[in-house]
Amino acid sequence: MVNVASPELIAQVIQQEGRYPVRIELPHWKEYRDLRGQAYGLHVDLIQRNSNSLLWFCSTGPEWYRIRSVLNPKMLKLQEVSAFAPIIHQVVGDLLGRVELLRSRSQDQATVSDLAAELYKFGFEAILFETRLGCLQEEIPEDTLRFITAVNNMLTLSDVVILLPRWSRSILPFWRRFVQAWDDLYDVGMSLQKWNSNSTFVCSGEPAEGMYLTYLLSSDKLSRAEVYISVTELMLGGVDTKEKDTNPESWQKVVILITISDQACRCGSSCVFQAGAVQMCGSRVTIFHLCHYAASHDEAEFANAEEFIPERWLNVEPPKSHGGRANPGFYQHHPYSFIPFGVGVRACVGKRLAEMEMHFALSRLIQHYKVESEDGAPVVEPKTRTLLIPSKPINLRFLPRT
Ligand code: HEM
Repeated sequence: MVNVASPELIAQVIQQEGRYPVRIELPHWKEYRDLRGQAYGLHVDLIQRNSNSLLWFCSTGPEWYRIRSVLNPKMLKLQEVSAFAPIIHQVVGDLLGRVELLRSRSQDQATVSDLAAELYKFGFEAILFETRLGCLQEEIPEDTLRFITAVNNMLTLSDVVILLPRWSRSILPFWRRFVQAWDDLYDVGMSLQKWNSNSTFVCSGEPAEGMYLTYLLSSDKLSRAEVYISVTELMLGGVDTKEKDTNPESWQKVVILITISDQACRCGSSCVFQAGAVQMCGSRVTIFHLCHYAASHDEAEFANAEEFIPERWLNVEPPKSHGGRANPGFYQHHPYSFIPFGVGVRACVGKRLAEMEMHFALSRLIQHYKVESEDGAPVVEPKTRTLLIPSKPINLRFLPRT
């Protein structure tokens, strides 16, 4: 495994990915899907060894591409995604209502505890309505909570299960719990999809087009099983990433990808191995671990990287307090030093939706409230739970703007 933490090298790795970029195998996810006879979907890459165990290859590149090519037009085209705006706007309205309720119930009438937990719910509701599996008027708290608990459990256990030998499964409880978490995810996903698999359904007496799900179901490129797993995966993506909003600097997912080292070694004098002085030419497969968190906290790229300076993203002159004219490169950074959604054909399929959700939620929250951390709030470090998450609950005070 090669940890790649400089933006130049990250760019080199990504730029040689080719038509079917491969991500690290999730053998335990795949094993669950085999156990239950489910389709693989986008997340599970099937990496196989040939008989002499030396050459690995991804046999599912075209399969992955087939699913992506059905999802992409609805998920990544700006014009299509903007159709979700009114729905997101309404779900953000619910989020604001929830924040108001929680703060008014708190001891100091201002604090919302564990904001990440609330953003999980927001993320889940948003993706439900985007796929039109829910009606805004209908409350589905039980399913929401069951799904969110299952996401938490599945991702936490995922880190454990992969390290344990198979023989331990009947003795230790982890594999059973992991399977249970996936069962819950799939159950909730399936029950919502079955409930709404007709092309029209009724929201508060009004028939509504089952926009996204109908689109997927009517596509002859995907089997019913692939539609179910794809929507469940989108729901999973919609929930497990929203916690990134809770820190102004944003938590980032670590991107892991696999590439064949031979290919990289032959790529010329500036190949990632030589440039990084990593001698890996003897081995056939290299796992490149793109250290996005490290790259995006690198002082060489971002002056005062640990500070929350939102203006750094604007194309304006930096304030004197942050370097001013004395440091004209302040806002310049390498394009690959901040890639929270990944880059290229395998980049996050939900990025446009996520950006719109974050944009709407943040702008409306900030219009209504001044947001402060609690007095004596601890420093919150990132922690790995398949993705990076905050190590402690983040409690924030929401003070109404007058
Ligand atoms: C702040 C929010 C989000 C962040 C930072 C994020 C980040 C990422 C990253 C880094 C990847 C891997 C890209 C790569 O391997 O090159 C990814 C993949 C993916 N994301 Fe997101 N994501 C977010 C929200 C979402 C949402 C809302 C959805 C669903 C609507 C979603 C669905 C997916 C799926 C299905 C993949 C796998 C794509 C594939 O392998 O083809 N994500 N995401």
